[in-house]
Amino acid sequence: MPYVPIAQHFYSQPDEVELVKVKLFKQVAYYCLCLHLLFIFAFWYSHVYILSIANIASVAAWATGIYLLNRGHSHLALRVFCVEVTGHSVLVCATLGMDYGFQYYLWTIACMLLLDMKLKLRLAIVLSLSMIVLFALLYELYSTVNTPFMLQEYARSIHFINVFVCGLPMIYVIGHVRESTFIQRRQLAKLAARDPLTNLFNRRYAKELILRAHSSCAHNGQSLCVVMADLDHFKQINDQLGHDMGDEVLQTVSDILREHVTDQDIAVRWGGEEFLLVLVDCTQEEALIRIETLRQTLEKQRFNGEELTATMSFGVALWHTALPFSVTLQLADDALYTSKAQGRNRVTAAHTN
Ligand SMILES: Nc1nc2c(ncn2[C@@H]2O[C@H](COP(=O)(O)OP(=O)(O)OP(=O)(O)O)[C@@H](O)[C@H]2O)c(=O)[nH]1
Repeated sequence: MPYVPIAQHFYSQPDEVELVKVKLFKQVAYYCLCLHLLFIFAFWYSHVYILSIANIASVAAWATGIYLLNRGHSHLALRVFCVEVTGHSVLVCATLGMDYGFQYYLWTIACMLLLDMKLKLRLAIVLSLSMIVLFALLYELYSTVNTPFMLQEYARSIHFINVFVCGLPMIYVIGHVRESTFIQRRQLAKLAARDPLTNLFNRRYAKELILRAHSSCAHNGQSLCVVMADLDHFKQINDQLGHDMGDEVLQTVSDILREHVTDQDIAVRWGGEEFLLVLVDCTQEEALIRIETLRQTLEKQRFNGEELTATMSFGVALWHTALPFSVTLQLADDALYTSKAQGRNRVTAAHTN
């Protein structure tokens, strides 16, 4: 399947990997342009005029590629590079033979071709393989070519340098693309798991975590508590001080929630101003003490300078391992409702027996 960018709007930026790839191609293109400039003089000095002229064409090709990269046509640029490298390798091998290692550039371009996301994978593989076949064919065709050449005595050194010069961009580009893929994968995993405003787990992702925590606790004979928490009169904060202040309150409250849970516990933004905590290896008595401490901390917190306070109501239910999550959640929710009904800013234990 050809690569389809995730961001599809007209004004969307290309994704991170694509941006890194274009940046790397540009660096490699400048590197190759300089290299070919050098070759113009090296071959002219060695009286191999045909190769000197060919290198002028190569410089033009790399400059065209850079222009295309700057205009956002990375796939076209890659194709120009591909034609240049193929033509150039064949021409140099046909002129000087195989001793100088100019055939190795075909390996580099074979790898780069696989990064042309506009090509279907199958076609990219076929083209890459063709480069490798061509590489082998060059040995069949030009192994016997032995044109006298001023730099002939340096053949081994030139061969070594060419191997190195070909390998360098290959390792550099693939290494960087690999790194940016990892970074993007981490970012995507975070986006899939976290609520962007509060950085707490989102509801969808948390459900998986909760079920795993439940079966682990059931297996280890540990108790588990479910806590529903809801900000009190949050609508008034939004209405009186604006949505941005509301968001700030949500963020600070989330920070406080995070500070009051362990690494094993699960803190979730369950809905707008509603949060869920799953306290692992925690009895209902312990949960009530911990949540009461949390409630008091929040009560003391000041927002909007010193002007604003925010409180929360809580419902705490012990999760009997035989019960499904939905039942325990309902119990915690009922207890939360009781907290609200009794005047808010309080913690209520669910009756689970
Ligand atoms: N700023 C902000 N507000 C939100 C967000 N999500 C939900 N809200 C607001 O949260 C408010 C919830 O209001 P209600 O459900 O009436 O609850 P409440 O005012 O907290 O009242 P009680 O729960 O009964 O104490 C609504 O005004 C929503 O617009 C958000 O991400 N940011």
